[in-house]
Amino acid sequence: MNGTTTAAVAAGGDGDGAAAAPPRGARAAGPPPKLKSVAWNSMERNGLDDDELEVPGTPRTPRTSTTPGHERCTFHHDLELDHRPPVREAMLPDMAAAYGQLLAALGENPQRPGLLKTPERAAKAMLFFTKGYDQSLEEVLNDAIFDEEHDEMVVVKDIEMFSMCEHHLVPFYGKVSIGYLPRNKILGLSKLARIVEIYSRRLQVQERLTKQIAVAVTKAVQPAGVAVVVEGVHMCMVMRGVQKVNSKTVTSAMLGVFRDDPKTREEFLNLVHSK
Ligand SMILES: Nc1nc2c(ncn2[C@@H]2O[C@H](COP(=O)(O)OP(=O)(O)OP(=O)(O)O)[C@@H](O)[C@H]2O)c(=O)[nH]1
Repeated sequence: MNGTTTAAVAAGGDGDGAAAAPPRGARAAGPPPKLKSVAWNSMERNGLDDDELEVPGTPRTPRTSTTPGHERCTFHHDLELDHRPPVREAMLPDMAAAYGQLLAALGENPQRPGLLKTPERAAKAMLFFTKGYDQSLEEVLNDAIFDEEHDEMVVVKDIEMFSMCEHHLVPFYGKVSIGYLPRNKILGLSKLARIVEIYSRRLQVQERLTKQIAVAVTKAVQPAGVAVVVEGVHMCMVMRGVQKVNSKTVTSAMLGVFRDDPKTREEFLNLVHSK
Protein backbone atom coordinates (compact mmCIF):
# COMPACT_ATOMS: atom_id res chain seq x y z
CA MET A 1 0.00 0.00 0.00
CA ASN A 2 1.25 3.42 -0.81
CA GLY A 3 1.69 5.88 2.07
CA THR A 4 -0.24 8.66 0.38
CA THR A 5 -3.58 8.43 -1.33
CA THR A 6 -5.93 10.83 -3.00
CA ALA A 7 -9.67 10.42 -3.10
CA ALA A 8 -10.69 13.31 -5.22
CA VAL A 9 -12.77 14.74 -7.94
CA ALA A 10 -9.66 16.70 -8.86
CA ALA A 11 -7.17 15.16 -11.21
CA GLY A 12 -4.03 16.12 -13.07
CA GLY A 13 -1.25 18.14 -11.51
CA ASP A 14 2.44 17.92 -12.15
CA GLY A 15 2.86 14.45 -10.79
CA ASP A 16 6.46 14.90 -9.65
CA GLY A 17 5.62 17.02 -6.62
CA ALA A 18 8.38 19.50 -7.41
CA ALA A 19 8.24 22.61 -5.24
CA ALA A 20 8.03 25.94 -7.03
CA ALA A 21 10.42 28.43 -5.46
CA PRO A 22 9.26 31.96 -4.70
CA PRO A 23 11.60 34.92 -4.84
CA ARG A 24 13.61 35.09 -1.65
CA GLY A 25 14.50 38.44 -0.08
CA ALA A 26 16.00 40.96 -2.45
CA ARG A 27 15.84 39.64 -6.00
CA ALA A 28 19.08 38.41 -7.51
CA ALA A 29 20.04 39.45 -11.03
CA GLY A 30 19.58 36.95 -13.86
CA PRO A 31 17.25 33.99 -14.23
CA PRO A 32 16.17 32.11 -11.10
CA PRO A 33 18.22 28.99 -10.31
CA LYS A 34 16.85 25.78 -11.73
CA LEU A 35 15.16 23.70 -9.06
CA LYS A 36 15.80 20.04 -8.52
CA SER A 37 12.70 17.97 -9.19
CA VAL A 38 11.46 15.85 -6.35
CA ALA A 39 10.57 12.20 -6.62
CA TRP A 40 7.16 11.68 -5.10
CA ASN A 41 8.23 8.49 -3.33
CA SER A 42 11.33 10.02 -1.72
CA MET A 43 10.28 8.72 1.69
CA GLU A 44 10.30 5.19 0.34
CA ARG A 45 13.80 5.70 -0.97
CA ASN A 46 15.31 7.59 1.92
CA GLY A 47 13.44 6.60 5.03
CA LEU A 48 11.75 9.66 6.49
CA ASP A 49 14.08 12.29 5.13
CA ASP A 50 11.88 14.95 3.52
CA ASP A 51 14.59 17.52 2.89
CA GLU A 52 13.91 17.30 -0.82
CA LEU A 53 10.40 18.59 -0.17
CA GLU A 54 11.74 21.83 1.30
CA VAL A 55 12.18 24.87 -0.88
CA PRO A 56 15.93 25.33 -1.38
CA GLY A 57 17.48 28.54 -0.06
CA THR A 58 14.67 29.38 2.32
CA PRO A 59 16.01 31.96 4.78
CA ARG A 60 15.40 31.32 8.44
CA THR A 61 14.63 34.19 10.75
CA PRO A 62 14.08 34.10 14.51
CA ARG A 63 10.73 33.89 16.22
CA THR A 64 8.92 37.24 16.28
CA SER A 65 8.95 37.45 20.05
CA THR A 66 12.72 37.68 19.99
CA THR A 67 13.06 39.74 16.81
CA PRO A 68 14.37 43.27 17.36
CA GLY A 69 12.94 45.85 14.97
CA HIS A 70 9.50 44.24 14.91
CA GLU A 71 7.81 47.62 15.42
CA ARG A 72 9.12 48.84 12.06
CA CYS A 73 7.35 46.14 10.11
CA THR A 74 5.14 47.89 7.57
CA PHE A 75 3.01 44.85 6.81
CA HIS A 76 2.17 44.17 10.40
CA HIS A 77 -1.24 42.76 11.12
CA ASP A 78 -2.42 42.20 14.67
CA LEU A 79 -3.48 38.66 13.91
CA GLU A 80 -0.26 37.84 12.15
CA LEU A 81 1.70 37.01 15.25
CA ASP A 82 4.54 35.21 13.58
CA HIS A 83 5.33 37.45 10.64
CA ARG A 84 8.93 37.91 9.63
CA PRO A 85 9.76 41.59 9.09
CA PRO A 86 13.48 41.62 8.26
CA VAL A 87 13.58 39.22 5.33
CA ARG A 88 10.16 39.51 3.83
CA GLU A 89 9.89 43.30 3.67
CA ALA A 90 12.68 43.36 1.12
CA MET A 91 10.36 41.57 -1.29
CA LEU A 92 7.57 44.14 -1.13
CA PRO A 93 8.74 46.76 -3.68
CA ASP A 94 9.27 44.22 -6.48
CA MET A 95 6.01 42.51 -5.71
CA ALA A 96 4.05 45.77 -5.59
CA ALA A 97 5.60 46.84 -8.92
CA ALA A 98 4.54 43.52 -10.44
CA TYR A 99 0.97 43.98 -9.21
CA GLY A 100 0.99 47.49 -10.70
CA GLN A 101 1.96 46.02 -14.06
CA LEU A 102 -0.77 43.44 -13.73
CA LEU A 103 -3.37 46.14 -13.16
CA ALA A 104 -2.17 48.01 -16.23
CA ALA A 105 -2.21 44.77 -18.26
CA LEU A 106 -5.82 44.28 -17.22
CA GLY A 107 -6.58 47.62 -18.87
CA GLU A 108 -7.11 49.31 -15.53
CA ASN A 109 -5.72 52.67 -14.57
CA PRO A 110 -3.41 52.01 -11.59
CA GLN A 111 -3.49 55.74 -10.82
CA ARG A 112 -7.22 55.95 -10.22
CA PRO A 113 -7.92 56.63 -6.55
CA GLY A 114 -9.43 53.24 -5.74
CA LEU A 115 -6.36 51.42 -7.03
CA LEU A 116 -3.58 53.69 -5.81
CA LYS A 117 -2.65 51.54 -2.85
CA THR A 118 -3.77 48.23 -4.35
CA PRO A 119 -0.36 47.01 -5.57
CA GLU A 120 1.12 47.46 -2.11
CA ARG A 121 -1.88 45.90 -0.41
CA ALA A 122 -1.83 42.94 -2.78
CA ALA A 123 1.89 42.45 -2.22
CA LYS A 124 1.42 42.42 1.54
CA ALA A 125 -1.45 39.97 1.21
CA MET A 126 0.63 37.64 -0.97
CA LEU A 127 3.46 37.78 1.57
CA PHE A 128 1.01 36.70 4.22
CA PHE A 129 -0.38 33.89 2.08
CA THR A 130 3.15 32.56 1.66
CA LYS A 131 4.56 33.24 5.12
CA GLY A 132 5.22 29.55 5.65
CA TYR A 133 8.37 29.90 3.56
CA ASP A 134 9.95 31.78 6.44
CA GLN A 135 9.08 29.25 9.10
CA SER A 136 11.02 26.19 10.06
CA LEU A 137 9.83 23.18 11.98
CA GLU A 138 12.39 23.73 14.73
CA GLU A 139 11.30 27.31 15.41
CA VAL A 140 7.64 26.47 15.39
CA LEU A 141 7.98 23.49 17.74
CA ASN A 142 9.79 25.69 20.27
CA ASP A 143 10.84 22.56 22.16
CA ALA A 144 7.21 21.83 23.10
CA ILE A 145 7.91 18.11 23.06
CA PHE A 146 7.17 16.35 26.31
CA ASP A 147 8.17 12.98 27.74
CA GLU A 148 4.97 11.15 28.59
CA GLU A 149 4.24 7.46 28.96
CA HIS A 150 1.34 7.60 26.58
CA ASP A 151 0.96 5.17 23.74
CA GLU A 152 -2.66 5.76 22.75
CA MET A 153 -3.71 7.59 19.64
CA VAL A 154 -3.74 11.41 19.67
CA VAL A 155 -5.98 13.08 17.09
CA VAL A 156 -6.46 16.77 16.40
CA LYS A 157 -9.06 17.18 13.73
CA ASP A 158 -10.69 19.84 11.61
CA ILE A 159 -7.73 22.24 11.69
CA GLU A 160 -8.57 25.09 9.31
CA MET A 161 -6.22 25.36 6.38
CA PHE A 162 -5.75 28.09 3.78
CA SER A 163 -3.27 27.59 0.99
CA MET A 164 -2.46 28.76 -2.53
CA CYS A 165 -2.71 26.54 -5.59
CA GLU A 166 0.68 26.67 -7.26
CA HIS A 167 -0.86 26.17 -10.69
CA HIS A 168 -3.28 29.11 -10.74
CA LEU A 169 -2.23 31.23 -7.73
CA VAL A 170 -5.73 31.10 -6.33
CA PRO A 171 -6.63 29.78 -2.89
CA PHE A 172 -7.57 26.34 -1.81
CA TYR A 173 -8.86 25.85 1.69
CA GLY A 174 -10.34 23.25 3.95
CA LYS A 175 -9.48 21.25 7.01
CA VAL A 176 -6.74 18.96 8.18
CA SER A 177 -6.96 16.09 10.64
CA ILE A 178 -3.81 14.68 12.17
CA GLY A 179 -3.36 11.56 14.27
CA TYR A 180 -0.27 10.00 15.74
CA LEU A 181 0.57 7.11 18.00
CA PRO A 182 3.16 8.37 20.49
CA ARG A 183 6.16 6.45 21.66
CA ASN A 184 6.60 8.13 25.04
CA LYS A 185 6.93 11.56 23.48
CA ILE A 186 4.00 13.89 22.89
CA LEU A 187 3.78 17.17 21.02
CA GLY A 188 2.17 20.38 22.27
CA LEU A 189 -1.29 20.23 20.68
CA SER A 190 -1.12 23.69 19.14
CA LYS A 191 2.06 22.65 17.38
CA LEU A 192 0.06 20.33 15.14
CA ALA A 193 -1.93 23.34 13.94
CA ARG A 194 1.29 25.34 13.58
CA ILE A 195 2.78 22.59 11.44
CA VAL A 196 -0.26 22.91 9.18
CA GLU A 197 0.47 26.66 8.91
CA ILE A 198 4.13 26.14 7.96
CA TYR A 199 3.28 24.02 4.96
CA SER A 200 -0.09 25.44 3.91
CA ARG A 201 1.09 29.06 3.75
CA ARG A 202 3.06 28.41 0.59
CA LEU A 203 2.38 27.72 -3.05
CA GLN A 204 1.19 24.15 -2.85
CA VAL A 205 -0.52 21.12 -4.24
CA GLN A 206 -2.71 19.34 -1.75
CA GLU A 207 -0.89 16.03 -2.04
CA ARG A 208 2.48 17.54 -1.13
CA LEU A 209 0.96 19.52 1.72
CA THR A 210 -0.52 16.32 3.15
CA LYS A 211 2.77 14.49 3.00
CA GLN A 212 4.83 17.36 4.41
CA ILE A 213 2.57 17.56 7.46
CA ALA A 214 2.93 13.83 8.11
CA VAL A 215 6.71 13.93 7.76
CA ALA A 216 6.97 16.95 10.06
CA VAL A 217 5.03 15.22 12.85
CA THR A 218 7.23 12.17 12.41
CA LYS A 219 10.35 14.29 12.71
CA ALA A 220 9.01 16.07 15.77
CA VAL A 221 8.17 13.09 18.01
CA GLN A 222 9.26 9.91 16.20
CA PRO A 223 5.89 8.25 16.86
CA ALA A 224 4.87 4.69 15.95
CA GLY A 225 2.86 6.21 13.12
CA VAL A 226 1.23 9.33 11.72
CA ALA A 227 -1.99 9.78 9.78
CA VAL A 228 -3.06 12.95 7.99
CA VAL A 229 -6.27 13.58 6.10
CA VAL A 230 -6.79 16.85 4.21
CA GLU A 231 -10.11 17.90 2.73
CA GLY A 232 -9.78 20.85 0.37
CA VAL A 233 -11.92 23.08 -1.82
CA HIS A 234 -9.91 24.38 -4.75
CA MET A 235 -11.05 27.75 -6.03
CA CYS A 236 -9.38 26.96 -9.34
CA MET A 237 -12.10 24.33 -9.79
CA VAL A 238 -14.88 26.50 -8.38
CA MET A 239 -14.48 30.03 -9.76
CA ARG A 240 -13.00 29.07 -13.10
CA GLY A 241 -12.08 26.00 -15.16
CA VAL A 242 -14.57 23.18 -14.65
CA GLN A 243 -16.55 25.34 -12.16
CA LYS A 244 -17.59 22.49 -9.90
CA VAL A 245 -18.85 24.39 -6.89
CA ASN A 246 -19.40 21.40 -4.61
CA SER A 247 -16.31 19.37 -5.38
CA LYS A 248 -13.91 18.50 -2.58
CA THR A 249 -10.52 16.86 -2.77
CA VAL A 250 -9.55 14.43 -0.05
CA THR A 251 -5.91 13.38 0.37
CA SER A 252 -4.30 11.23 3.00
CA ALA A 253 -0.85 10.22 4.15
CA MET A 254 -0.46 7.16 6.36
CA LEU A 255 2.92 6.37 7.88
CA GLY A 256 4.12 3.63 10.22
CA VAL A 257 1.38 1.66 11.99
CA PHE A 258 -1.34 3.67 10.27
CA ARG A 259 -0.03 2.36 7.02
CA ASP A 260 0.67 -1.22 8.12
CA ASP A 261 -2.25 -1.93 10.44
CA PRO A 262 -5.78 -1.58 9.00
CA LYS A 263 -7.34 -1.52 12.50
CA THR A 264 -5.25 1.46 13.61
CA ARG A 265 -6.07 3.24 10.38
CA GLU A 266 -9.75 2.48 10.83
CA GLU A 267 -9.73 3.78 14.41
CA PHE A 268 -8.22 7.04 13.19
CA LEU A 269 -10.71 7.41 10.34
CA ASN A 270 -13.61 6.69 12.70
CA LEU A 271 -12.39 9.39 15.08
CA VAL A 272 -11.98 11.83 12.20
CA HIS A 273 -15.45 11.18 10.85
CA SER A 274 -17.24 11.16 14.24
CA LYS A 275 -19.18 14.30 15.09
N1 LIG B 1 -3.26 17.03 -8.14
C1 LIG B 1 -3.51 18.34 -7.91
N2 LIG B 1 -3.91 19.10 -8.96
C2 LIG B 1 -4.19 20.38 -8.70
C3 LIG B 1 -4.07 20.97 -7.45
N3 LIG B 1 -4.43 22.28 -7.57
C4 LIG B 1 -4.76 22.48 -8.86
N4 LIG B 1 -4.61 21.32 -9.57
C5 LIG B 1 -4.83 21.01 -10.98
O1 LIG B 1 -3.78 21.43 -11.80
C6 LIG B 1 -4.22 21.20 -13.12
C7 LIG B 1 -3.57 22.16 -14.10
O2 LIG B 1 -3.99 21.76 -15.37
P1 LIG B 1 -3.72 22.56 -16.73
O3 LIG B 1 -4.47 21.86 -17.82
O4 LIG B 1 -2.26 22.75 -16.89
O5 LIG B 1 -4.31 23.98 -16.40
P2 LIG B 1 -5.76 24.55 -16.73
O6 LIG B 1 -5.95 24.70 -18.22
O7 LIG B 1 -5.92 25.80 -15.94
O8 LIG B 1 -6.70 23.38 -16.21
P3 LIG B 1 -8.22 23.44 -15.76
O9 LIG B 1 -8.24 23.72 -14.28
O10 LIG B 1 -8.73 22.05 -16.06
O11 LIG B 1 -8.92 24.49 -16.54
C8 LIG B 1 -5.74 21.27 -13.08
O12 LIG B 1 -6.24 19.98 -13.37
C9 LIG B 1 -6.03 21.63 -11.61
O13 LIG B 1 -7.25 21.07 -11.15
C10 LIG B 1 -3.65 20.14 -6.38
O14 LIG B 1 -3.51 20.56 -5.22
N5 LIG B 1 -3.38 18.84 -6.66
